[in-house]
Amino acid sequence: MAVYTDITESELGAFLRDYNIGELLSYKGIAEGTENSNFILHTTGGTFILTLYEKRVDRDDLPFFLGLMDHLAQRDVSCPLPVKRADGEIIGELAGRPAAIITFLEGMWPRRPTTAHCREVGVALAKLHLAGQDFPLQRRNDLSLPGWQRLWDGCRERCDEVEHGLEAEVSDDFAALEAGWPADLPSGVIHADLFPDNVFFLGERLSGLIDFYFACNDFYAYDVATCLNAWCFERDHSFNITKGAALLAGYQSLRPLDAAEVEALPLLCRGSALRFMLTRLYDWLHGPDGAMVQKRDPLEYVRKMRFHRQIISATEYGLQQS
Ligand SMILES: Nc1ncnc2c1ncn2[C@@H]1O[C@H](COP(=O)(O)OP(=O)(O)OP(=O)(O)O)[C@@H](O)[C@H]1O
Ligand SMILES: N[C@@H](CCO)C(=O)O
Repeated sequence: MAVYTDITESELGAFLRDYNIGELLSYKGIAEGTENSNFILHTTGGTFILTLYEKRVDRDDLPFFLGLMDHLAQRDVSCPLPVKRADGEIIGELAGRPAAIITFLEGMWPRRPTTAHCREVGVALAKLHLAGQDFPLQRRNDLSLPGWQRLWDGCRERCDEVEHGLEAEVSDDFAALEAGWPADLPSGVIHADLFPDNVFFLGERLSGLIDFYFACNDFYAYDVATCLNAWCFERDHSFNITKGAALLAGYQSLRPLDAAEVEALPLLCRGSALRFMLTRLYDWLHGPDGAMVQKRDPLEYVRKMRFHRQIISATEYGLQQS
């Protein structure tokens, strides 16, 4: 479960004195999530999420993440709004960790995404990309090719423990991705982790996006690729082209992909699958620091890499070209 740092009621009470959100009524650790410690707070002012940022989040990145949520929320993207303290700051410190309070979003993440969910996610992703265009801060994507290489260096010796032959297979992927990765595509702020557990719905209506802690500047189409991977495969590992078509149509209803993005999509999907395979493989072999966090299966993403290797055209994902 993802509560790495415990807090006492008196620590929390003292922390909340810097905010104007009323008196604490109750608080509880949230089991979901893997990166940070999250708590749900009920105060006389409402319901909020308190996050204590753990080791894998760089403190210097917090103004980007929280500033971005603030920016997007003010541009009609449904995402949590960071709550300002009485002194105007949005980042404080609690139990020796950087900490922030954000507004609570209603809804549930879809355990079995439908075609309608996929379309809504496509629309929301395009909306996020457009709304982020005038966000003034920048953050490099440290989980792009050089970052993948670093993760791979920490795994490759032992990766055949997960599946025999994986070392050779993934080495070939690296060679193809390094040779073909686009140098220039339309870029800006991307979410970079828009999986079903980061998107809330009320029925089939999208009610909010959360977890901006991988957000960065990179190719917009790479974010589309991550969503195709995260939303459009079935439990039997087959790609559902109807869901792919819905997600892409939703996205293109607000931001049509240009010819270079369309051409690059298969390689971006393969790269994105490698990225999530590697973070999962790294955690599988090394274990996330000191917590009982459920490990995610790297082989799910090895299968996705295999699928993308044989794709020739983005129409195979359901893309309808205008
Ligand atoms: N604004 C919010 N409103 C309602 N619930 C939230 C909100 N933010 C977070 N949560 C809850 O907390 C859980 C963990 O949040 P989040 O995904 O941000 O954590 P994390 O530790 O960064 O995890 P990971 O990166 O592994 O997804 C979510 O699954 C959700 O249940
Ligand atoms: N969404 C990621 C984990 C959190 O970033 C995965 O499924 O591997």
